[in-house]
Amino acid sequence: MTAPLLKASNLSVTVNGARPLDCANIDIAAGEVLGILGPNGSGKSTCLKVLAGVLSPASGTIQLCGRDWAAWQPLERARRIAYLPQQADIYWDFRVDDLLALGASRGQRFAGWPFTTASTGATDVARLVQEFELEALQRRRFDTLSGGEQARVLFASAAAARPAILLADEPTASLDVCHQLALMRRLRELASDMALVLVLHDLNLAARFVDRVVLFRDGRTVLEGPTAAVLASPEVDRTFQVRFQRLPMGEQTLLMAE
Ligand SMILES: Nc1ncnc2c1ncn2[C@@H]1O[C@H](COP(=O)(O)OP(=O)(O)OP(=O)(O)O)[C@@H](O)[C@H]1O
Repeated sequence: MTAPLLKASNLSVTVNGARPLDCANIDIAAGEVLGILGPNGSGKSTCLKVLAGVLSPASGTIQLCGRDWAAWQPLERARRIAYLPQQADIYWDFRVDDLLALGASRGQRFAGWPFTTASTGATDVARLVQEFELEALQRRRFDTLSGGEQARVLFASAAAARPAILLADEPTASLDVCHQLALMRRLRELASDMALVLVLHDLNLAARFVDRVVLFRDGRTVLEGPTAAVLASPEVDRTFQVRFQRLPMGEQTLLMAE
């Protein structure tokens, strides 16, 4: 089995007297798409913030590429991990192509990054525009875009850095069904050279596109394993406090809440 790129054990977080994360375990291997599922308030975003280095855990250990978290310079860690939060505010007057160039420039400092110019060139941005199907938006100011358009641009900007690990918190939340599918297909392609950790609420998108799932409840990881096995478990019904019907559909099983 491939050694994990990132391995977090027994993570706990305390904020303002609350304990949003209480003994969470998560590991991610190269080339893997990992889904984090769980009800509202179960600690998914908090876990992602810890893995992104935005929050410090009160206890627990994290290893990145086999090295202890504390042994990494924060900047070196940040260059390997891109984080797309649930809500991202852009306060400056950026255009879409500026944001793509910014995202790509983060990755240029990596050894092995395919861009070789000192700054991101127009060709590189053009390639990103094409890759993420942003032709219609590329010269628009970010603050004039719709919520779903903004989400697509922010995702492309995070992925443009070609990090070793991309953490994305509900990347499909504001997308219509067509763009949800396009994004998930793109994510699968990106997994050929990066690991992806996605917080998702749509269990059927997880069933279709995610390799492995970690199920959160009350700040803890209650179940982990291959997606089909986790979604087949009655623990999912207990966790969401819903009874699911499981309907075979081709090679997949769809979950429908009763
Ligand atoms: N800074 C904070 N102060 C107090 N409570 C917090 C803080 N941050 C998070 N919490 C609480 O911790 C719990 C977990 O929050 P978190 O955002 O991780 O949940 P989540 O699983 O991502 O939820 P959702 O699906 O609604 O996005 C919630 O009950 C939240 O209210």
